Amino acid sequence: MKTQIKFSNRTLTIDLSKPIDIAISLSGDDANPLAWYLSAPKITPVKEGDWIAKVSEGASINFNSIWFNPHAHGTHTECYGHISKEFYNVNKALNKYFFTAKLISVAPEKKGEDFVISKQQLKTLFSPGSCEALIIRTLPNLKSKKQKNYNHSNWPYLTESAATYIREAGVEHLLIDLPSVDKEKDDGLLKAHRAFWNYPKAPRKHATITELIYVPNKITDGDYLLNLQIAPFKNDASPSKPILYKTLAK
Ligand SMILES: N[C@@H](CC(=O)c1ccccc1NC=O)C(=O)O
Repeated sequence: MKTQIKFSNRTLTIDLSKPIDIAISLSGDDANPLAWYLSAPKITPVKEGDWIAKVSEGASINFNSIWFNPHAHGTHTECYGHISKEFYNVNKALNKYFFTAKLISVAPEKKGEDFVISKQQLKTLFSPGSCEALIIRTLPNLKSKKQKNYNHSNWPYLTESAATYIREAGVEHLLIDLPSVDKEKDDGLLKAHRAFWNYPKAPRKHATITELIYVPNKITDGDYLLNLQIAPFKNDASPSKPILYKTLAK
């Protein structure tokens, strides 16, 4: 099922029957990514006395309650409400769902004890004005990212100038396969988040950051159409399901 999309002076062709899911599914066990020192998510049947809401236990329905944290347990999209004094809701911030997107792969470079994604690296990989959404796949891209315990791992992060470059390049939606665009332990500085949202100077209220995605290795770098959907929680962040469609040459 192919369709053509007119975007400024270009016509993009996509095949809707070939979606590329870059979300990590969230399960009620240890088979999830884990960050921010929480325990694993739980998906458990409601219980009342001897009654267990599970068909295999004699109930007429399966009826589970879910406990999880969007930032800690899987693919999630957040708005500047993640770092603002005032409450701001990602379900309001994200009010369009299709974006031109560019997928890039980057091997973070060593900087002292850390590994960082620098402005210099990004400048060679995408140019300003080329996409509404930027998807960063960090290398190496091991499948174990889908179940990785990131606690105390000091994962790679974006430098402040890299995040500023992304903002100044006109990127409204940033997606990455790490638990945060910032350093794990940074004493609350969150420099890349602040630079990307331009917070507190002039917050970009519709800009979002999606973290803990996983882009399969067989997906090549290049141009895509992104469909970004979230669960409709009134919260700074929500679980999300980014889907890519390869844009085909006409
Ligand atoms: N790096 C911050 C902590 C932080 O960013 C954070 C802590 C708990 C839950 C989520 C966090 N950030 C998510 O983007 C710090 O070291 O203070």
